[in-house]
Amino acid sequence: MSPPNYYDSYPPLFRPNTTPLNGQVQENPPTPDPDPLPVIDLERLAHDGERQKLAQACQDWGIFRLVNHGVPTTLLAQLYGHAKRIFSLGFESKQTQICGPVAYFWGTPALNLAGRVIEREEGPPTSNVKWFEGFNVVMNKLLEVHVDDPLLDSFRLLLEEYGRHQTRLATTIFEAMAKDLSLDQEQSDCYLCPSSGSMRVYRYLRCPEADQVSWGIDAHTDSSVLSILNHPEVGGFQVQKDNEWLDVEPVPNTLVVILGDMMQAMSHDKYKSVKHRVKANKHEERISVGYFVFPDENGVIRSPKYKPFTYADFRAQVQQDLKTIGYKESGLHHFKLNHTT
Ligand SMILES: O=C(O)CCC(=O)C(=O)O
Ligand SMILES: [Fe+2]
Repeated sequence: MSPPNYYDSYPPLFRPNTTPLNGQVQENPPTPDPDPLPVIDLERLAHDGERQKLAQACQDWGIFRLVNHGVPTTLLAQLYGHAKRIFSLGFESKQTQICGPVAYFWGTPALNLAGRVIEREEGPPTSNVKWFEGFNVVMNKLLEVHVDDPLLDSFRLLLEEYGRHQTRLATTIFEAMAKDLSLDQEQSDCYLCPSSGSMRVYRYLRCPEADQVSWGIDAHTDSSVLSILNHPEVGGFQVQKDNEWLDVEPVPNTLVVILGDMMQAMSHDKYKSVKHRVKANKHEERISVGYFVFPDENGVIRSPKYKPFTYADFRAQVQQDLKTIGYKESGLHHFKLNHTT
């Protein structure tokens, strides 16, 4: 199943000239200190005290750890086991065999709705390539297809099951936020659209130039309402807090919930869409799974801080930025009232 040379599974641009490591890790980095991220207990979210904690975390941090989330550890183990096996297939097979609702991509996180890379107007990037590959997963299409390859087909079913848990979590967390923000039912229904959910499974590749390249993924905010990240083994994820970057280390049995740009706009800037990034790593590969949920495409987001806009308007703007300037930090400034540029 694995290619004969371990690095044949890497996109050719990222293959080292040196002897392959055959999957072995060279050195272990030192064990980091625990970080101060707020922790929210999903099972207690019906209680006022926990909801207040959640509201505070959304205002002060825009990110928190989630415990007692109810995603079975066996499901996570199977999902990661399958992801590792599929990532270790030869690069060419990944490019040709993985398509449909699970699409293969590498080198850039800038993808369109169908999971295809958004090319810059001036042509494909040469110097700004990111050291990762991944699968973009359109969740509501996962059950419509059958894949002949048994490994890919069981990966599809695991993603579907994992995705259902993520939808449950996002809906429960959003309900608690909506209560804190006094959103009415009509707003809540259009501000969180569970069928918009998508997932990304990333493998950050060993990067021999990690000292110079630095970022597996550049600093950005997510366009989503909520994103839920699982990175069980290898650190490298950082968030910005009070203009400083903090390491967010993997903690067993926890998920990391990130507030996106849409959540910030819906909360009239009371909540924060948090900036985050991933460091490149010389020694270890890092696998992560992100789930992203968005508002209804055409529902209007209204706030005294912003011009009325739909998520479709926002996405078009972000895609335009990606084509012209090549990156997205946050697209919200385009819609902000009293915006002068
Ligand atoms: O892989 C990660 O840990 C983060 C990925 C991320 O920030 C994103 O896909 O927006
Ligand atoms: Fe992100």
